[in-house]
Amino acid sequence: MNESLLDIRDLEVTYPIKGIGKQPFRALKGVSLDIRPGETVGLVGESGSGKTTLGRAVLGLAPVTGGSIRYREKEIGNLHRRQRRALSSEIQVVFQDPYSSLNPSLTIEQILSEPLTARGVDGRAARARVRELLGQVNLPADTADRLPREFSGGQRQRIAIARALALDPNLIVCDEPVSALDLSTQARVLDLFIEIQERTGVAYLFISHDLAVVRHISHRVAVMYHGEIVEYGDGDQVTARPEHPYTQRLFMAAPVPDPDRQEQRRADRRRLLAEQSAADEQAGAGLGAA
Ligand SMILES: Nc1ncnc2c1ncn2[C@@H]1O[C@H](COP(=O)(O)OP(=O)(O)OP(=O)(O)O)[C@@H](O)[C@H]1O
Repeated sequence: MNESLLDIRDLEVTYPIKGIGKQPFRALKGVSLDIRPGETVGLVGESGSGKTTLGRAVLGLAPVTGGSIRYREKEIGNLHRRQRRALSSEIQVVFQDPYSSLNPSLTIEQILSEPLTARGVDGRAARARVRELLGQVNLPADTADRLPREFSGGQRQRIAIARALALDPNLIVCDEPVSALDLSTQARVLDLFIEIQERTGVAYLFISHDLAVVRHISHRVAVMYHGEIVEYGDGDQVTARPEHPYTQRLFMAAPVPDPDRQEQRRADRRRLLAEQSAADEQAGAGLGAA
């Protein structure tokens, strides 16, 4: 059973450009892409190709001018603010810059409990959940009493991931979440994303300009070029045997870190996804019989 969690069809985003005689800018031109539950779709492409715009459209932050974005079969492309807020427990985001994404004047406890208390979780349950979230991102419980400035970039990104996980979302838009980190920290944070996915079944739309990162984490890869998706498919297929000339150029120069380990990882994740689909199918059959 490969039902989509997110189904984007013929999406258009056009930015209005201020100034007399200025033409609006068509940043996305008929983009189609789907994400299944528990899957990572990597989105690559050069600077300005429209990756962030696509992520922002999914988050309700870009002017959708055509096409559709369906989440669990419900249109979410142009929701009102209140309807959009209701979706925040389902779709979350981790941004690139761990230095500006956390409010510097709040403790980590306050940052992580904010989304919980906004949903009516009482103080005691929120405190317990904060400890649980810190454990999930491998940070000690005493992290809760401290301020963001006391943490490194990698630790701040773990805190941002914990905040995204607070409401148990089904999908996280990750916009270049490791590109501000040094290489060894990148690897640890990427592994954390994978571990969390295996444990919770969350799906990622994982935006990155870094092909090695996208290869490492994605089940499927979409390649953007001038506001269009020029190639989309199985991660191994797209990265090892790209068909579009732009993708071939893009991938030609990129290094492949430890391919055996990569392959093992992908095989493990494919198996997990297959098991999960089989379990879902069984649950569906059970419901049908009830
Ligand atoms: N608010 C805006 N108003 C007008 N044009 C915009 C706006 N935001 C983005 N653009 C334009 O849309 C195009 C796509 O931008 P976007 O940020 O989505 O690309 P990207 O692939 O994420 O690039 P990068 O990797 O550099 O972040 C660019 O030409 C950009 O200048």
